[in-house]
Amino acid sequence: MTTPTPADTETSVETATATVTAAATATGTAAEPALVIENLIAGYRGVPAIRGVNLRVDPGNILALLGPNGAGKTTTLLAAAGLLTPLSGTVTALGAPVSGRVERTARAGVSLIPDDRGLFHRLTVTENLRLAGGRDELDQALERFPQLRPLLRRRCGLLSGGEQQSLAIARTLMRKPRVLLIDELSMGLSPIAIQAILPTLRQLADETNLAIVLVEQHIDQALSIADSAVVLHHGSVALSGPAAALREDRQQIQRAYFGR
Ligand SMILES: Nc1ncnc2c1ncn2[C@@H]1O[C@H](COP(=O)(O)OP(=O)(O)OP(=O)(O)O)[C@@H](O)[C@H]1O
Repeated sequence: MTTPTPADTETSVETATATVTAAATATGTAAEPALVIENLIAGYRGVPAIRGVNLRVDPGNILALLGPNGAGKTTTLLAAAGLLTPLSGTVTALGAPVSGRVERTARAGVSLIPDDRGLFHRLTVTENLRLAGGRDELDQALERFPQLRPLLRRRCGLLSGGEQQSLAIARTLMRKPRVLLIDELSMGLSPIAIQAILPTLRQLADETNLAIVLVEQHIDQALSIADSAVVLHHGSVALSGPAAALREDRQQIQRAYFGR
């Protein structure tokens, strides 16, 4: 099968551009974007896994990054986090270029929660949290995630999937990121556990101006809290637009998932 190019696969809900400008477009504000990805080509050992990806997330906004298995969602996040050097194109986070320099990118305020959550299973909840900051940061994290309080002495490996995901988010927030990249938030979680975590992300975006890119397989749940969405297919943007419009048109999303 011929690999589709961005030009022949890309459609958009309301505009003819692949660039999603969630709040800035809706409100007419001109806030500096938190994350801008332009014409990104990235992959492994020189072979592109994503081609011509464009997206933009403003402070306080959530972008749902959707698409079938192997579409290139994780690859996009890795490039945004500075873990993968682009083959071409640009990634700009908080006004500065990101190019394979993960520590500098993290210090600048971009944090990635990987799909395995990156926790230390033999350490307790407190020990996991203390790796990310001091007492003050820990207290603030527990204010946001009070469900962790009774679990502080428990080994992380003994937590439920939902508790582990809360811990992963709480620990990451202790580093005070301004851009949060979350890969497969719902991996291994029950629908109820997902429903419990999603409103917290919306609150975080609204209350702290955090920009979030959320890779999710649960389309409806992701769109329920997102401002905008991008659907990848075979490494290219197949569909992009405001989440509200995409919520109304599930058929368009289904077509994008099948690359039509
Ligand atoms: N380390 C790697 N080396 C070589 N190819 C890779 C590597 N990681 C991913 N790929 C390939 O890159 C493509 C995109 O993978 P990616 O993990 O970004 O997709 P995804 O949308 O996150 O998929 P999933 O939903 O299954 O996690 C796939 O074809 C995959 O096989």
